[in-house]
Amino acid sequence: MSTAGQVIKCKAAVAWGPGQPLIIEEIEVAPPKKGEVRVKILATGVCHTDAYTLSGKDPEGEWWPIVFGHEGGGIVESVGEGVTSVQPGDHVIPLYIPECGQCKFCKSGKTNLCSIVRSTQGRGLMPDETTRFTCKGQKLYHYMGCSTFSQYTVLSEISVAKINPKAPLDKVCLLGCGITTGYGAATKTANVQPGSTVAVFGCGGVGLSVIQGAAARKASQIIAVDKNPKKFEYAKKLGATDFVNPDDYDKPIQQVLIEMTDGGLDYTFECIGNTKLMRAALESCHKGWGESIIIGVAGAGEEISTRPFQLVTGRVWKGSAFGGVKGRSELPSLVENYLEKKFEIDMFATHQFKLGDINKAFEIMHDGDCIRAVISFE
Ligand SMILES: NC(=O)c1ccc[n+]([C@@H]2O[C@H](COP(=O)([O-])OP(=O)(O)OC[C@H]3O[C@@H](n4cnc5c(N)ncnc54)[C@H](O)[C@@H]3O)[C@@H](O)[C@H]2O)c1
Ligand SMILES: N[C@@H](CCC(=O)N[C@@H](CSCO)C(=O)NCC(=O)O)C(=O)O
Repeated sequence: MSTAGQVIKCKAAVAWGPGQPLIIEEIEVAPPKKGEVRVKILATGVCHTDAYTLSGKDPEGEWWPIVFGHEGGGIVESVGEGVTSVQPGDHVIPLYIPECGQCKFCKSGKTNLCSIVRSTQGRGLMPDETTRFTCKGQKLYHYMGCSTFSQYTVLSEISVAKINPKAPLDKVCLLGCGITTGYGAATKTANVQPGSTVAVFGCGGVGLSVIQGAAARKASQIIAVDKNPKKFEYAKKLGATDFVNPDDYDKPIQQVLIEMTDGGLDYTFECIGNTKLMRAALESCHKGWGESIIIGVAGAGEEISTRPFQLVTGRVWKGSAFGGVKGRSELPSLVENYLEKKFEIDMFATHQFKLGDINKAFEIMHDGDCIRAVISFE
């Protein structure tokens, strides 16, 4: 029987307040309004950014109770008025950076940061300033326009990428954030050139994906930097050539890397969210041309600094959100590359849990053994 137009009752992991464990609740999900779609989520990754906002460190994360999750895969259940680009049954990946194709940002050709829905999304609301979730008579906020820790969620039409239904959603859901972010940061934001040298600070899901991107671009030297040596096995499989544990040295890591690379690297990437390492990554760059890309998310109130002379002498500091990737137009081809075995995803999905064990997924993520935990709903 069709559920279109009806309120759906389903399970979701609800965060009632900062620092509290998620509680599995029965929630109500309203039908999609004009320009919106309701999606049945089949799988979702758990990202460090979910944990970061849950911890209370996100300056934008003041909206409680909330349904987290932004690395999901699902099937369109119903669509609201005026929706033409997807229909019930389509397989989709939710996008925390939408792509309207019409706004100043989308038309610029310079960025993936679509401006439509961003202001309400940053306040946990749908574009009409309301939410589609309730629990025990209370409204629940949305997270990053996605809220994939729910069996059903509502998104803007421009916040879903339609993908090949042959792709396993419990794997390609990871393209909703970490893997695309790292790969895109290397191949789009930095546009790593063949024969160049690269250092990647932090070899979690994001850093490993930078390595995959740098290897695809035929970088000649890819240095994996991590305090956890277990990450080096994954880094090697994805194409890293050198491995550096900062704890093995009694000098600053930038000095170690500069000495290893005849004066510094062509590209460095910070994939941790540590402002001291953002500085170290910049200062590891080669004088005159080295570029450092910040990907890691730092806590509220934290700031970056360096001697301005580092920039005066030609190093470039950049940032990257979702790897500079335009989700609706570019994610489908990453899915095809995965299906054609040209692109690695499976290795990243190291742990699997059911929704009821989602707090274990958060715990294991902090252990350091996990690249990505994938939650399934069935
Ligand atoms: N900009 C974006 O669009 C975007 C997207 C996704 C994630 N992120 C952010 O990227 C960062 C990385 O995400 P992730 O999922 O890969 O995280 P992760 O925790 O899995 O990986 C971080 C890695 O850094 C290592 N590390 C920690 N401290 C270190 C230190 N002092 N020296 C060396 N290594 C150290 C850890 O051992 C780990 O392997 C997070 O801050 C996340 O919030 C940003
Ligand atoms: N809201 C925080 C920053 C959080 C942040 O940097 N988010 C990244 C995505 S992390 C995905 O796991 C991002 O790209 N944001 C772009 C956007 O949200 O438009 C803060 O206010 O500091």
